Amino acid sequence: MSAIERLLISGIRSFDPNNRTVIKFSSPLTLIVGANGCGKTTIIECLKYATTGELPPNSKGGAFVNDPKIAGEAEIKAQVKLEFRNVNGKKMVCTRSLQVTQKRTGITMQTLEGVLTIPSDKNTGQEKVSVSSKCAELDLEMPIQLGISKAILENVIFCHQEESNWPLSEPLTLKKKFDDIFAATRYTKAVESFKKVRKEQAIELKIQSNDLKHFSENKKKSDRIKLEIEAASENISTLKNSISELSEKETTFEKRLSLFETYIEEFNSVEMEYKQLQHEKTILEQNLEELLSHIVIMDNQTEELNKILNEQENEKNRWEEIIASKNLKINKDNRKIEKLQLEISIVQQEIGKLEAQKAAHGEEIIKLNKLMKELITNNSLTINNWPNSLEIIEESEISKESAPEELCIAIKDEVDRKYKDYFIEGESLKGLIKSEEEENREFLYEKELLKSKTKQEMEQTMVNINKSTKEISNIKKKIEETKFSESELLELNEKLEKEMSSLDNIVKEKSKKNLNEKINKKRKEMNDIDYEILLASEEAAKSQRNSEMLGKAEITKKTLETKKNSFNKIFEELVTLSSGLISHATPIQDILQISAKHLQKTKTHASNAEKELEKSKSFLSSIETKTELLQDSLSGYKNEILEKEKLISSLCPDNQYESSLFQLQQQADGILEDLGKQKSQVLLYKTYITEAKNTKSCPLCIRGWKKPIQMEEFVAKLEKTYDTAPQLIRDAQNRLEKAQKELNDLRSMQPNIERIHQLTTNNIPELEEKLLELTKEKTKLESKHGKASRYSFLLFQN
Ligand SMILES: Nc1ncnc2c1ncn2[C@@H]1O[C@H](COP(=O)(O)OP(=O)(O)OP(=O)(O)O)[C@@H](O)[C@H]1O
Repeated sequence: MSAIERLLISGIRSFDPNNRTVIKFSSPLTLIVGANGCGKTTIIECLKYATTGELPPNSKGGAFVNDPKIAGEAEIKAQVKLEFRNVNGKKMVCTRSLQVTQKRTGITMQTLEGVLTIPSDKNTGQEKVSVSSKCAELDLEMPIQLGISKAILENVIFCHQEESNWPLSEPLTLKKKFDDIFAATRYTKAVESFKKVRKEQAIELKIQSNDLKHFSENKKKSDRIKLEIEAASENISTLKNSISELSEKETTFEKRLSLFETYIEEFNSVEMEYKQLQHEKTILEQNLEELLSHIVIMDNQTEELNKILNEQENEKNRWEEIIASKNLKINKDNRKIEKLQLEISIVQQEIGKLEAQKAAHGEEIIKLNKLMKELITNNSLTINNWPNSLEIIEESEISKESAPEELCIAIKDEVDRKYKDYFIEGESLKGLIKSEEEENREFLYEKELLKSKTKQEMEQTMVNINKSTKEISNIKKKIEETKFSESELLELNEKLEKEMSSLDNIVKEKSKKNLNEKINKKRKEMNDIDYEILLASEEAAKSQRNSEMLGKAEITKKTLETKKNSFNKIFEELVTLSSGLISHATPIQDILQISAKHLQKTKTHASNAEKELEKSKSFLSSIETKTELLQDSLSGYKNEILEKEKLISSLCPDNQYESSLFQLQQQADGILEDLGKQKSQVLLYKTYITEAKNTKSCPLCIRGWKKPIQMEEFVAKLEKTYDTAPQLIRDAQNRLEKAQKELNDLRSMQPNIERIHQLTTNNIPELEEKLLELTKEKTKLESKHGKASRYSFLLFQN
């Protein structure tokens, strides 16, 4: 239990700041007795201040410290020092220091320090320890060390006498005090936080229990899998063992099998040999039987037998000759067969070519159908008797067939009709433009006439002015020279006045001369602008010709508008000036009225012309589309030619297809001839060798040799040639095969050559012709556009 031991007070209220008053508290009870105002309450307040840090009510402005005014000091330092034992019985010292300063405006107070220390103890050897040196910490620390809450210290133990009636106050204040004393809010908060934590823990528990559930399931699963793995590994090891056993068995079986196979092969070969021998045996038996059947035991004389032998020899020779001739015939037939085979291959190539042409024709049909479809849709053609012409064309497109010929003719007629209509329209438009040009020319001519007339009148006026000036000078001379009577003088005066007034008029006329100059200047400007307008209109016409440069035309149109405005302005100025000059001569209003009428008329023509222009523009765009399509086809054809030429040049580098083909054919023919010769030579050599050996004479000249070695040399020579002949034949056959392969490869290019020929002689020229026609048509239309634009522009300008 905690206990207060000593209290030191210095400079608090009535306590002297220069002395330190120490109050020692006795146990179990200390009574403070004294007169009123001696300072009992101050001691309690000091205790309260030391333990809680709270100042008495209404003393925060410095009333708690000794008044500096009373002390006659500017500054007073006060201290409260409390020595006590904490709940553990440990001695502790709490020191709090204050300072008040007397200023002009009033007293200010400030806290100097607040320290809680454990004092040194010689008995225990305890050194001085500072527990806390901050006031806020000290305020919290003191109730803890004393083991009494701040509320009890404030409201119960060191309760101020002015506040000691709180148990009798309002229930709300009372509750507040009790809540403070018993720290109820803290418990409520604690309960709330417990609830919150409980809730969170419950959620966490739920999550953890769920996890646990999953973990236990997973654990079961993993145990099961482990068991399965163990069983599987056992199985694997058993299977491995059985596999190794089986592989051992397999090798043994394989060895036995290979042994059996060799046995079977041997058996088969022996069987084959046996069968062959059986077959040979039967053939030999048959031959023997045949020979035996043919053997006739002859009982003729030797001469007769010799004769028969000779006859037989002759017969044999005849047969050999026949055989040789037959062989030659066979060779010839073989060559014929080869030629026929070549012809067959040519025919096959022709078929291929025709098929390629058929495919190309099919493509052409598709393109034609497409063109017809575009023609109908783009130009909104209506074909008589073919209301569903588009569907028919679409169907034929799908089936890759050409549209019915009657429909094609109908479309062509319709296109021709449209073309004629356009042509007639163009012609009428031309006529219209011509007539309008003539009208314009007449209008300009009239204007020129008017201009020259005005000029003449002006010249006449000038002459009159000169004449009048001369007359004035003459009259002046006469006045100076002659003396007049009064009446004459009066007359002359009147005359003079008249002349003076006419002189004034003349002067006015002269000022008009300046106007003339201005008019001329304006006219010049007008002419310049006219020229500029002409240039710009030409530019606009050019721009209109090119549909891609419509933007430029728009800009030029704007420029023209500006020019037109300035032209109109100048024209108005001219009219104003002219009206002053030639008001008596030309009715300008009439001219303007005529011009307005003319303008209205020409505007109507212009709108018509613009409509026509729009129509022909759409036609022009369809022509452009056609042109693009045709150009695409043309470039497609050209690419095809390039590809095919590339293929041909890979086989025929000099691109001389016909001559290369001819040379290769000749080469193949030559090899074939050599081969035939070699084959027949082989047969002949064989015959010669046999004959030479049999007859011991040359088979060609039928002469015998003087020495047998000569015959042997001859036979050896023939045999050598005979032996090398098969190799030569094989070589020739290889060469022939190679040549024939090259020939066939080159012949396979024939369809390509034909296609190139067809493209260069028919398709491309046709397309180019069509393109030329379209270009001409386009140019015509463009020039028509240009004229129409120029015409409309001129109308607009007017
Ligand atoms: N700021 C101050 N400076 C100097 N003296 C002061 C100051 N404030 C109060 N005093 C004096 O301190 C005394 C107040 O003392 P305190 O009220 O503690 O006396 P008390 O013994 O409790 O009186 P009572 O028995 O009437 O309650 C008064 O004499 C008062 O004049």
